[in-house]
Amino acid sequence: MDKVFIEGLEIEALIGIYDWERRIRQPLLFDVEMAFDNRRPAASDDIADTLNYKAVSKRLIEYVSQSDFGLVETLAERCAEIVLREFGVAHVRLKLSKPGAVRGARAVGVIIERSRE
Ligand SMILES: Nc1nc2c(c(=O)[nH]1)N=C([C@H](O)[C@@H](O)CO)CN2
Repeated sequence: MDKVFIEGLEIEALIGIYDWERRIRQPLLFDVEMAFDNRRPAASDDIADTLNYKAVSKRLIEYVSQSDFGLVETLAERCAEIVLREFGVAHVRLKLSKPGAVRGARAVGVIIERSRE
């Protein structure tokens, strides 16, 4: 299956389980791979036939910016649900990275894969 992807989408959010994390905003990085048959937009050359990565990015920015979860697992799950439900995607792989959260690691986080039921 073809894919449409978003790589390195940086969004600041209130996220974390510690008291000091509840008082600041931290940068998060999103890598999103979405299953989509790209043959139709390739044939029509029409943006209306695409899975529009700009529209998905804007929606994730809107949602993540106002979120305030403790765990990255929770936020990743909600974001995957948005992609599946609101954009009609059948399968999504989402990597949520929290850069600098652990000293010595470039980033930590989760990778999830979800399919529409
Ligand atoms: N699996 C997880 N482990 C940890 C998380 C998390 O969201 N999922 N969060 C933290 C803290 O908030 C951490 O990011 C602060 O440095 C620790 N472990």
